[in-house]
Amino acid sequence: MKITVVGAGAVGASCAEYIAIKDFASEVVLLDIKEGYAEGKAMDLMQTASLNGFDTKITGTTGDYSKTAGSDIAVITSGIPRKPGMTREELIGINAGIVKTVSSNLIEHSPNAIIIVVSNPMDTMTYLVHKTTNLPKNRIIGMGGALDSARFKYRLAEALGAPISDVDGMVIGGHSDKGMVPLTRLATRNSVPVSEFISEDRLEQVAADTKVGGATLTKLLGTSAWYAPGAAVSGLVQAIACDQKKIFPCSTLLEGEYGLNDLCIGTPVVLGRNGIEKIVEITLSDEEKAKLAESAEGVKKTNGLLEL
Ligand SMILES: NC(=O)C1=CN([C@@H]2O[C@H](COP(=O)(O)OP(=O)(O)OC[C@H]3O[C@@H](n4cnc5c(N)ncnc54)[C@H](O)[C@@H]3O)[C@@H](O)[C@H]2O)C=CC1
Ligand SMILES: O=C([O-])CC(=O)C(=O)O
Repeated sequence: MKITVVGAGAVGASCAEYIAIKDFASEVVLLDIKEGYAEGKAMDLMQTASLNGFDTKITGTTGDYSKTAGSDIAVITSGIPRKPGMTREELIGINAGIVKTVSSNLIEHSPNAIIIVVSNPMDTMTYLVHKTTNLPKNRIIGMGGALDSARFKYRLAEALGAPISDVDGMVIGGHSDKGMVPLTRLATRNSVPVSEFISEDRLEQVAADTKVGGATLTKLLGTSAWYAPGAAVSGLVQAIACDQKKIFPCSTLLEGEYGLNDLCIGTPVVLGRNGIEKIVEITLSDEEKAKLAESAEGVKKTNGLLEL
């Protein structure tokens, strides 16, 4: 299993590290445009192999896509991250051009690859890859919901005073400060609805904190987060590589599902060796449906800024 990660920055390197530590891939290629950067990150990571006990071979290249040839999965993390006070949507001007070029180069050398889009604004970048490549929709996956759900579980565990392993929950909708839809109604502690343990007001606070999870970290760090994003991408990559058939919320092209069309937005999907093997349509309450529709409007507005 060969995996390419484009962008050897904070998220790309973290993602490569988690993939290697989980030890399910034979090869990870890091590619960046900054001279020597990907080679350096790859060498540094390889020097953790004997310490962390993995056999995945990590190599780096400065812009040479021939080194990525024959990749089974390719992750796009190239592009600029936001600074405190910015929205993800403000990154579109620079990142759209980068994502378009990178996806085209990737496909030229790895025509069968499954593409995972991470660069922000992620839902719109995922849509851009759909619009500018001829790949079938199961092979273009946007990563956002897996990360947002991990943050939701962190906040739920905090509110419940429970271990995170006891908590389950999912965030659907757009990967944006306003557009995320944390499904508090369906969140559970060891299969018991969380509303049995905490008040509606506290749950609303959990949802609000989840939605600004990325902005909160950006304010603290001066740039956006990388550990949880890298771990979330590695989870998606592993589900595909190991044909796990796990459900993750991912940004996917909708064609009527949830009453939505012609956009990529986060919904639960089954991930396996063919990428998105099924879009799972769960029954939403009227309130959740309205929130998802509003989120979709926001994503469409950002999509409208693309020069297609
Ligand atoms: N979807 C999600 O949940 C998340 C998305 N992100 C997004 O991921 C992106 C990367 O974030 P970081 O890794 O923190 O940024 P970073 O600045 O640390 O790394 C980005 C890397 O991309 C490289 N790059 C730029 N143009 C390139 C090109 N044309 N080809 C190859 N490499 C190129 C840069 O040289 C840099 O090393 C940002 O757009 C950020 O907003 C970050 C976290 C979570
Ligand atoms: O907040 C950001 O800009 C980066 C990101 O998407 C996240 O960490 O959720």
